[in-house]
Amino acid sequence: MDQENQCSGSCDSCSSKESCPDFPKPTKKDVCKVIAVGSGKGGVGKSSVAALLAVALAKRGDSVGVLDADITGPSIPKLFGITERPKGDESGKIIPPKTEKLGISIMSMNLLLDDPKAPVVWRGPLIGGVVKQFWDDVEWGKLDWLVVDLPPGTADAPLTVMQTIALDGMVIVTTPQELSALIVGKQARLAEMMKVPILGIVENMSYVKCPKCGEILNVFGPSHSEEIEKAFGISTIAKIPVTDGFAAMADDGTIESFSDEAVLGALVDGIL
Ligand SMILES: Nc1ncnc2c1ncn2[C@@H]1O[C@H](COP(=O)(O)OP(=O)(O)OP(=O)(O)O)[C@@H](O)[C@H]1O
Repeated sequence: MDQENQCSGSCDSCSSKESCPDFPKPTKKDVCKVIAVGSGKGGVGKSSVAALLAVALAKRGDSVGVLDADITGPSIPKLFGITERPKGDESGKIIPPKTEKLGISIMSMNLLLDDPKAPVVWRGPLIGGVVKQFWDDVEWGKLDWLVVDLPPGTADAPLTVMQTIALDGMVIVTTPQELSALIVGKQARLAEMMKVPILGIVENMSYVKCPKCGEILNVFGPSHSEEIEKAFGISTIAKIPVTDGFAAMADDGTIESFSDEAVLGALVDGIL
């Protein structure tokens, strides 16, 4: 429906207010900024970048939470090595577990499943319901930042999340071979439709640095970041190299040990 053309100006009586970008979403007085991390396509490292952004912010002493809104493909708990189930308090609120090292609060569908390896085969409305619960019913406490790991793509699932949570900004993750104008353009259009400011692009797996001679190898092709900046006015926040030991860190749940301070610093600077 073309909401803009049919808008009577009265939200109270409107049956499509929940999906309308102009309808104010609930804000949380205790959560200062909510930043979404999205990607036009799966497998580009979106969850890894969301986790690194949370690590970078927590390392500067900020209080941080991660809401894993990738309901059907949740990978945030694994990256942080969290298996503990969230607890409930006496008022019925859900208390998210915190990471051991930096005390980052984590909420994910994977922490609620009896079998975390079982697939979640849900459609939009159910996914929307869970995300709403993660937003409304989780006692996040006082947070400087809530990082939201969006579902990949530009279809129903990320749209549902963006309709449910009041986002202050979005970071787009891509890789050199995925960084086509088409994919970034779609993501930019989605953010624009939902009136969410785009903070910038993170080009993941951008290059490989030879550990012996330091030569930079563009194994996934040349960067397209300048082209994207010209076409859409979206700047590149950080270029993250293919990092030796990254998969092991993700498998062991030790992403908090990521120590490339240049990358962490660039991620923080990009959203401040
Ligand atoms: N910079 C990097 N260097 C090396 N490996 C990486 C890097 N970034 C991500 N990876 C690896 O790439 C794989 C995909 O990463 P990740 O799960 O974060 O992607 P995703 O975009 O969130 O995927 P999905 O769309 O399935 O949720 C993982 O095995 C991860 O460890």
